[in-house]
Amino acid sequence: MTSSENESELSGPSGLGGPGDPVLDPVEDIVVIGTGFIGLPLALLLADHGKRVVGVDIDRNLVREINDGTLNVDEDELQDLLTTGPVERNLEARTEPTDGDAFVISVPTPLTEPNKSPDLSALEAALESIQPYLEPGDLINVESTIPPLTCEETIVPFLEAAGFEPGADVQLAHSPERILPGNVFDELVGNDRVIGGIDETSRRRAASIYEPFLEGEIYYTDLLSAELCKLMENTFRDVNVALANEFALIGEELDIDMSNVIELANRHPRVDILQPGIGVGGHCLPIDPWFLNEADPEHTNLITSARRINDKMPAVATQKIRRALASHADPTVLAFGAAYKPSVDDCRNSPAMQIVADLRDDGYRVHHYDRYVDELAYDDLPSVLERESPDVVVQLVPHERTVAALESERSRLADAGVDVLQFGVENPIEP
Ligand SMILES: NC(=O)c1ccc[n+]([C@@H]2O[C@H](COP(=O)([O-])OP(=O)(O)OC[C@H]3O[C@@H](n4cnc5c(N)ncnc54)[C@H](O)[C@@H]3O)[C@@H](O)[C@H]2O)c1
Ligand SMILES: CC(=O)N[C@@H]1[C@@H](OP(=O)(O)OP(=O)(O)OC[C@H]2O[C@@H](n3ccc(=O)[nH]c3=O)[C@H](O)[C@@H]2O)O[C@H](CO)[C@@H](O)[C@@H]1O
Repeated sequence: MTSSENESELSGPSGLGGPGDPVLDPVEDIVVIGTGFIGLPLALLLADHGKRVVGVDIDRNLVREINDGTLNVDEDELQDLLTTGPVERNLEARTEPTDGDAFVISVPTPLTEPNKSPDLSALEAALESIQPYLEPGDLINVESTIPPLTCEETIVPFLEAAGFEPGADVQLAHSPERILPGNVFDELVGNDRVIGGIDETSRRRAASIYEPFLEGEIYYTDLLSAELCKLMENTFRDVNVALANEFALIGEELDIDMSNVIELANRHPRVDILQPGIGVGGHCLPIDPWFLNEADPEHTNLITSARRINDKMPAVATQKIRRALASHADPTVLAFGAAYKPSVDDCRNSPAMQIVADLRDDGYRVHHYDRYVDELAYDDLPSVLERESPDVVVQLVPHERTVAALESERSRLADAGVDVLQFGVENPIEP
């Protein structure tokens, strides 16, 4: 936004209406629909700050875990929050919605495969589920990442069909979540927040959800700009990773290790090349750029090329591993790393998982471990080496402790004739 008219909107909220103003009363009873990776941290923070929160999820086990205070989460701060007095008093988890001042929607918005179209079925189901509880004066605030025009073309018509006039009697906002997996708590509190609204009241009331804990600034805009903003952030990241990966592929052709060259290029004051790796995984980057492609197939050539480059990187890594395995007869492979990046337990769209699956499809015997992933966890790396006696060790995800443990075994492995191949991108926020 560069116009002075828009710049005036780029400021923190200037306060809510007075106590007698029913429209601008801050929200106190908040219903969070979808208490997964995104919804739960918000629900916990709000409850900790004295809001009455109902977390709704169709996953009964998750609902039970939240109510029992026995969650299995990777973020220490959030685990700690779950059992604080205010959270125990103010947060209740349920499988069905209930009445509230505000409904925050944080359900999945994946792609349908193989055509890469947005799948809004969970969003639509969430809207259906809150309809019986919606009353004039309530706010719907969508945190899920959504394709451009979803508010205008899906949510507004839904509300109208339910007998509401969005903006006039039910408020509608979109405040996309931007937290970085692995650093959820700090980013939820510290990141700036973009709030798009159908009108000023919707924006201000949505802001009142975050104000109790937010240390970042709030920037107000319209619904479409908020939708696009989130998609452009992740597309920017994805395209930049693809550029780094393409540089790495050029390096292979020219037989030179590009990491040193990238480091040198980054000495330029206006160059900041990211790290090449085994591909781009996770719940967001492999998905969100396709939402832009769906909205405008004609003008997303760079974006879709980048996606395809990143998608082929696991196969490139697999090919390198195959070459190393070719010098061993009937090799045993020990692979460390399954998560989509260091410091997290999330294996969604994980390049490491794809590599292991492809090697197993080839017929290789692959033992797979990841210290963060429950079903693949191990106690200590030397005992795993002892137990599996591999011919080749492949580090697919550089979790800091895995890298350190492998380093201290390096000379012993070399003496035993074990090849060690290391892949993956370090995480700058690794604790
Ligand atoms: N994971 C991330 O890093 C991240 C970051 C920013 C934004 N987002 C976006 O946030 C949204 C949620 O992602 P997530 O990672 O929290 O997903 P998630 O799968 O971890 O959590 C979503 C939860 O919603 C529940 N759910 C599904 N349908 C429901 C319904 N109709 N009613 C109630 N609950 C329902 C699921 O059971 C699940 O527990 C997505 O749009 C995603 O793109 C994710
Ligand atoms: C714009 C932005 O920052 N958005 C973040 C992003 O979070 P993320 O965890 O998905 O992002 P990354 O850490 O970038 O990892 C993604 C994959 O890219 C690989 N990678 C990374 C850097 C690199 O130099 N080379 C690489 O190869 C890495 O290994 C991994 O597989 O989306 C969330 C959801 O919307 C956002 O909320 C969150 O703000």
